[in-house]
Amino acid sequence: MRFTKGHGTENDFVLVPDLDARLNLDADLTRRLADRHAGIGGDGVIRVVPTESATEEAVRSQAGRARWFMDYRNADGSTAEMCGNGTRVFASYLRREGLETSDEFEIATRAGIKGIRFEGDVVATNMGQWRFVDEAKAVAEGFDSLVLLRDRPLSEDPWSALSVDMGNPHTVVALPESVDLATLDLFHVPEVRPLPPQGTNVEFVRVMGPGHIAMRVHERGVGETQSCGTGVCAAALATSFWAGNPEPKEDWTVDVPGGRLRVRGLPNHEVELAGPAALVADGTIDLSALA
Ligand SMILES: N[C@@H](CCC[C@H](N)C(=O)O)C(=O)O
Repeated sequence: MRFTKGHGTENDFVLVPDLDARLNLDADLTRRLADRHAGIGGDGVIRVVPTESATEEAVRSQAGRARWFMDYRNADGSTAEMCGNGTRVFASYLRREGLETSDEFEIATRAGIKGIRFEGDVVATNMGQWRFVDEAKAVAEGFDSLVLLRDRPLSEDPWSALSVDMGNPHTVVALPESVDLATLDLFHVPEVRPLPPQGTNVEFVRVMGPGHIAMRVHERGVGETQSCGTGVCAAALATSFWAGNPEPKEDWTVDVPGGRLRVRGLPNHEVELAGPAALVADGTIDLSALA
């Protein structure tokens, strides 16, 4: 089986082309491909498949606008609705392979159509509409949940957090001034109260200056990653909201361990994510050796 390895700000993926929709990418195969010791290794696996061949009807219905479906799986084998960094890597693969030829096109995801625009080396994705999960609570209190890290003393207060729906779930923590972002131990899954039924990705944010934040993330189904595109958008939107701008008009710069991304508020409650994408290796996998 052919594969391509790529990353967006070091959020890394194994891409597997499945142009005739014959591959059974189940949870077990996904885990083996993503395994960093016995497989290729990645935060996730992306199957490149014609939208019209998707098994989910909600995805197939996007086929009139988007030729290709980004079938995204987390390293633990679970499916995810969306992957922001994945959209740039997926789009770069489609262009390199001649599967899309223009600078602007649309792709299908489990969270709906996403618009892609190439600006030289930068790829911008219209991530579509976002929302606070509990809008009323967000407006009234600014926060709707609590987050605890296992290594922090029980005597400490949990941190307040805000849930943002980017098509996939996010919980954004505004770190208190006294806490150093670099010292957080994100090895264990953060405890989120109440835990959303579908789980959540958790972002820890430090304000660096006007329109500029730094962030670390613990991804659902993966663990700590070097970057998370949907998480970067959620973090910028929550921080902008806390700063009194619920509909951000300015650009946000977001630093993650793997690099830097740009978030731009768009009309109609939509948001754009822009940054680099790299395809770093191509190869062939012997599936019987993986088993
Ligand atoms: N890294 C991605 C998000 C991948 C999915 C996530 N782990 C989830 O389960 O929702 C990004 O760049 O957005």
